Amino acid sequence: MPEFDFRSGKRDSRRPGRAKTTRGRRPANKPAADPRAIAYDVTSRVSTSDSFTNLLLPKALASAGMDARGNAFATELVYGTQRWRGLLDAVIVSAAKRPATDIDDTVLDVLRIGTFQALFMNVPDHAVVSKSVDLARSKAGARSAGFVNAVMHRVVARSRQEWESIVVSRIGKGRPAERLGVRYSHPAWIVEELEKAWNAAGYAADAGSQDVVDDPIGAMLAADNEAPDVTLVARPGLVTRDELIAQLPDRAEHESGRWSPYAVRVHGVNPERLAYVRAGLAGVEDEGSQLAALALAYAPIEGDKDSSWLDMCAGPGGKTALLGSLAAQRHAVLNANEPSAHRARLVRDNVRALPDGTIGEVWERDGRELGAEHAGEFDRVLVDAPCSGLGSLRRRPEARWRKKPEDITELAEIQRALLNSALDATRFGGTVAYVTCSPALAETRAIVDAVLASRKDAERLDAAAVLRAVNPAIPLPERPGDVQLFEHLHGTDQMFISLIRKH
Ligand SMILES: C[S@@+](CC[C@H](N)C(=O)[O-])C[C@H]1O[C@@H](n2cnc3c(N)ncnc32)[C@H](O)[C@@H]1O
Repeated sequence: MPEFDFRSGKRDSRRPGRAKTTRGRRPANKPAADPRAIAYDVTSRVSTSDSFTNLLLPKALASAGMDARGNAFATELVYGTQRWRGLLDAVIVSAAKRPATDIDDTVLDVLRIGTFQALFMNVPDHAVVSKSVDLARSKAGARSAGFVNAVMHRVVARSRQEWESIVVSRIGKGRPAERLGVRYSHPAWIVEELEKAWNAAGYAADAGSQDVVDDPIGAMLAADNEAPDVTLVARPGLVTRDELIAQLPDRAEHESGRWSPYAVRVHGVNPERLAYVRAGLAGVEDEGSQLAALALAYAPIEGDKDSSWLDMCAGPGGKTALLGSLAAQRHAVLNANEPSAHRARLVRDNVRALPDGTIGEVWERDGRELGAEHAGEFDRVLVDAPCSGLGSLRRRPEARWRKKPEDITELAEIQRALLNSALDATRFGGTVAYVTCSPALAETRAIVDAVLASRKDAERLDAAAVLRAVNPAIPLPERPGDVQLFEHLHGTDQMFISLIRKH
């Protein structure tokens, strides 16, 4: 069976018999899978159910048995179509001259996949149109073909830049969040939340690259549309960064992390294949998460005792493992807590390589109860609170379309209660780190402000100064206090880090 040529959309008869699967040869009697059809199937399931792209796609690719090019094409198509759905839909509505709600769901997904190829991928126009029509016929029936043909012909007639200006100019100048939302494919309410977080974060007007300085919100939204690097952590005392780098495959591109002394950024490497990762001496961990763990480990505490640490919301245990390796170097014991049994198992697995005695207990409790039960016991406590996850949209391409404004307020009560419980569990002079993977003010600063206003035994520390001491090159706010990391400034997930001392 000839191999599939995704650029022309035809079987390539010049290369017979080269259709290898990633796990071996495709059976001779099985036709080559069409990456567009795979992309459609995954996109449509993600659109119509709660499924996640990163779980569905690998399974779909494994059963399709395409070659590496087919897999790469389908992957780019699926992730790109999810990320850029907002802009794609605006273009489709304009080209179809009817609202998206008047277009059948199946046809809309076919048009999204076609429009992404037309505007973002190097696929010839004729292939985009004809393959979209074929896909429409096979998924939505012959009657949809004429409509898809007409819409796709209009879409390919203009460049992405032309379409961007057309669809943005249709939104009034008085609605800037909506205009940015269409241009960068984000819901307008998320644009507003991110903008408020940036304005409150306290960075100097000249922080970052020229792109960031000229247009911080545009740069921030654009960063959400980029696939993140894979970042590894070489857990201190277990393996060095050089040893980890030496284990990377010969041609693997890599660089030392920008901010954390334990980070290595890698490209084209499957971390699960690295022996140090399999053995738990290293792990996959974004640099923002590494900095959150380091902020707690290096926060000032009063008094000599520094032997008892707690990770209150630990699952799946990435920060637990880094904190644990730092605790081991100081002969401190780290207890962890995670109420979900499955995630608690992941915590135990993540810390398996730490020296005996480093991890005290892994409790499966509601963290809100630990403050009363372990009052004044711990020197350092991490609250990596459950949150909306608005700070890691780049990792889950469908997430921005599923989230709702109430997601950033509905956890406020539990976030406040967890922080209060953590402070109760901390000894006088000890320090709590309140961390979220969201920059939304309602679940970051507002939580810390509310808790500090409600008790007399806690004060905000200068988290920026602590991180400056970890690495003076980290861009940090000009004013003392909490640190909000940003993808477009730091290349990390958008972690919020506040340090609070009990006194
Ligand atoms: C942001 S995640 C923590 C990520 C983790 N620290 C890491 O780095 O791998 C938040 C965790 O809080 C847990 N959680 C939810 N409600 C909780 C509660 N009442 N008490 C303690 N943990 C809770 C969730 O199950 C989830 O695993």
